[in-house]
Amino acid sequence: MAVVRVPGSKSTTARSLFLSACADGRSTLRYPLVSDDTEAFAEGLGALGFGVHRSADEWSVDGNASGPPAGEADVYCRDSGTTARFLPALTAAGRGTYRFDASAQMRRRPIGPVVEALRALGARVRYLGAEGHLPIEVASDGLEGGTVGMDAGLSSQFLTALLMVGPLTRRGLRIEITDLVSEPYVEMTLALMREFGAVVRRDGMRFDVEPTGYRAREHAVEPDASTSSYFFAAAALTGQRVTVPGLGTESPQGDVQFAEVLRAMGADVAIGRDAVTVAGTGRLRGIDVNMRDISDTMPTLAAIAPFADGPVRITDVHNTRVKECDRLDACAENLRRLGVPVAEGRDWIEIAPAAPRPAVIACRDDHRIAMSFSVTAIRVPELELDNPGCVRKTFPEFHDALADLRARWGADVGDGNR
Ligand SMILES: O=C(O)C1=C[C@@H](OP(=O)(O)O)[C@@H](O)[C@H](O)C1
Ligand SMILES: C=C(OP(=O)(O)O)C(=O)O
Repeated sequence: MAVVRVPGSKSTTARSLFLSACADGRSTLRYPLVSDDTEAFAEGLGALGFGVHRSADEWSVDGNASGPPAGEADVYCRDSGTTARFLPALTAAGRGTYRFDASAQMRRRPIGPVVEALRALGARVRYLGAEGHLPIEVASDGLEGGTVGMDAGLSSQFLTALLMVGPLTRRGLRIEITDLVSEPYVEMTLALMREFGAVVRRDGMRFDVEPTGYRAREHAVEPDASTSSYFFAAAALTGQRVTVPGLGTESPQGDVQFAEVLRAMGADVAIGRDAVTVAGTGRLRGIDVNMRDISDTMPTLAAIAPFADGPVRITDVHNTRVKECDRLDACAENLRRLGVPVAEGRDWIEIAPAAPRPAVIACRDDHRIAMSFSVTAIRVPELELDNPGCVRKTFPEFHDALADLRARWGADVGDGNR
């Protein structure tokens, strides 16, 4: 049986780093994700004056309940959405002046709702470039708290940032939201906040956070479910079997549900307590699927869609247009390069069955485009990526891991579904 050891969840690593930094002592993360995004997060905390100690399988953080130890700092967020949305909120809970900047790619992505909410709570936040985007400067004397509204319809990370700062306010925080995407990530946030001692209640679109601060913890990071999607898709595509241990029914990661999408398309899927197994059956059916909750796996599905026996229609994924690239557009462009008929609208894409021809994939410096079309390449061996190295954002060893799995499956995977 092919078992793949998938590296740690980016999302729980980033949250655990944030919560550890705000806790009342030293916290330890076991098996954190080590990649460009989480290094940006850890280095950001270091720039803010927190003690971050890193060895291969364990990171620890010396928390400071009253905010960043440094009174002034410059933080470079690289390409990382979690760093760019979460850390400005953390600094608003402290006392000092902090500047945030990022790569050109991250500068293009929105942060406006976080800035507006922090301003409403009394932080002085200035745009140093374009309105609604990094770079920004945050100046604060701590946050009083109170009630604040937010639209999290473009990114749940705006809400996560604000929720996590709630326990650090003087009076507590009520957040009323008007829209929300990627909802499972918010449930993950609530679960981790509670694990670090926070008291937070959700009533539909309203969240109440008590001003408790956080307690230091030891947290074991589980494997990344979005990363696992490439191996699950590869198994479904080739008629092979793969097991990812460490993920299962108890996982706070919504992207585990990608396995259910593959089940609906005809794969044999077992989601146990401690492992997820996907076995291809030699058949992939077309599907019409709403991926609003699990949109990081939209490119994974788009990349295997041409091999289904009917159209694959993916809906309600408008927010994928403001990720590392415009992912709906990137998927459509690359599928067309492969000769696959595609239709695309504001928040949907439909892909027709086809026999893809070789082409160069334009990764647009997006790790998920690179990893997704690497799965397509199992069936289109001459397919090339223009920038294979961009996988470093979440999984620097991805190409070796996929090659290793293919070697264990044997030589016949190129034939795939019949
Ligand atoms: O909170 C998080 O850790 C994440 C939330 C999601 O973003 P959006 O809420 O912007 O969809 C997801 O795409 C991203 O990879 C990680
Ligand atoms: C959207 C993603 O990342 P970020 O955390 O930068 O938003 C992603 O990993 O697909």
